[in-house]
Amino acid sequence: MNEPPFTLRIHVEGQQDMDWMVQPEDVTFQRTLEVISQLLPHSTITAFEYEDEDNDRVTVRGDDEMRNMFADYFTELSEEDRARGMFPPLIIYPKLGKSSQVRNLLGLKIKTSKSDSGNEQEMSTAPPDSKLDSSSDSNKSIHQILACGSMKEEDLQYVQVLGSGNGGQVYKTIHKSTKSLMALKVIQLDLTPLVQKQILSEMEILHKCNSVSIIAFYGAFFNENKISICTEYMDGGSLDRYIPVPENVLGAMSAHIINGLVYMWNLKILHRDIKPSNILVNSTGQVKLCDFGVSTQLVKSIATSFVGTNVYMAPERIQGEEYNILAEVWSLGVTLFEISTGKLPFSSLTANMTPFELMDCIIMQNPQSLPSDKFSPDFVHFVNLCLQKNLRQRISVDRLLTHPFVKRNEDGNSQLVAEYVKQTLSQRAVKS
Ligand SMILES: Nc1ncnc2c1ncn2[C@@H]1O[C@H](COP(=O)(O)OP(=O)(O)OP(=O)(O)O)[C@@H](O)[C@H]1O
Repeated sequence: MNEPPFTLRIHVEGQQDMDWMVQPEDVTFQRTLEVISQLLPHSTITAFEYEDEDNDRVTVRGDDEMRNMFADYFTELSEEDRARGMFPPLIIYPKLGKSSQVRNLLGLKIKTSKSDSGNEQEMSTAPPDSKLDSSSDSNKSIHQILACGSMKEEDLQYVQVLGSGNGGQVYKTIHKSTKSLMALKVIQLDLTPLVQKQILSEMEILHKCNSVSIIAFYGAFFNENKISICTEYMDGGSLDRYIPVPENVLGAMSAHIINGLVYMWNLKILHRDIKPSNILVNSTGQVKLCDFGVSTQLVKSIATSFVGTNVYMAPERIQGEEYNILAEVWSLGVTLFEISTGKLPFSSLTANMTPFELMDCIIMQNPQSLPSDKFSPDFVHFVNLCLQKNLRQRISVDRLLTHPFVKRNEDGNSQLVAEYVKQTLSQRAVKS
């Protein structure tokens, strides 16, 4: 079939949807049931349903029916969405099998245990732990806290400053009751309570993002004139501190970066600030994107306080055109160029340029290619395609996923990344 990856959205009545990025030709019916069982650990699931073009429910009980479901999905996609590489989530509805548990009319299990209030649904409203490779107890308890929506300053103990950026500081913290490490970004912003509320509500969507390539979001709160955003902690920090990264390692990292971006693009969420400092790594070889600009209001509030064109912005964005995925592809190209060479792809760029000169440089200049004597032809070609000023020539999401540089690295070799991160961290420790 060779169709691009897209999101399967698992919908269970009364629970938060779980999004799962799948590659249609790789995912099996059995694997899908396993993922569903993470959401419904106490139920026996043997089938699920989806809605066809007439909104009739069609049951899927095996691999053949699953292939038909994918075929239906791709047939129904509009040409426009396909051309833009936008794939809306395909919603599936697990069919709950019968068990000895007491059930209500909706087929949901009813608590019958001691602490029971009588008619409470047993299914938790906590966001599902869909980090497919992380089912630790600490993760579960973190999600339970989130379900209460009660992340507060007093829950966290500050350990150290991890870094600071435009307008904020990031701290390593310990979540007291679960003893989990978390990162807390604190930004000072003078906003009305109404705007604060709007920001928090816009950030809610992050609870629905479940991808191993996206930093987990644990919650956000305002305290006086500061917003605190609590996320997963990554012990390797951000990629700007690793520059230059050898091509083989960066190739493996790119698989995770692209996976994260495509996951969010499929949810119609744009990052808006792709750059090395927004890509985090850890010593288990995971690579994750952070700082998605999901809250328009927050992006606006930060932008009015800390103005700036940054060197990763696409020329068309600087010129005020509509911001879209292709602008993100450009930023990805600048990011990969910088991480691999330690330089930016604009020859006349200097550190002391005014914002106007910087804008002029990005708009007027043709970006350089990676040196062909230092990097593989595939990598040079891929970055060149990301850095096409002409939007028609810039690589589309479809072509991006099938490009030889991406294909060659698609397993994301976590072991290689882990070794590299650990080695770099220990070299840093020796130096300091
Ligand atoms: N979840 C995290 N885990 C570990 N380190 C982090 C985490 N989030 C951020 N950091 C570290 O904190 C630094 C500062 O992050 P911050 O997002 O404030 O700024 P930035 O991305 O460098 O710049 P800007 O504010 O322009 O986006 C990062 O460069 C990174 O090294």
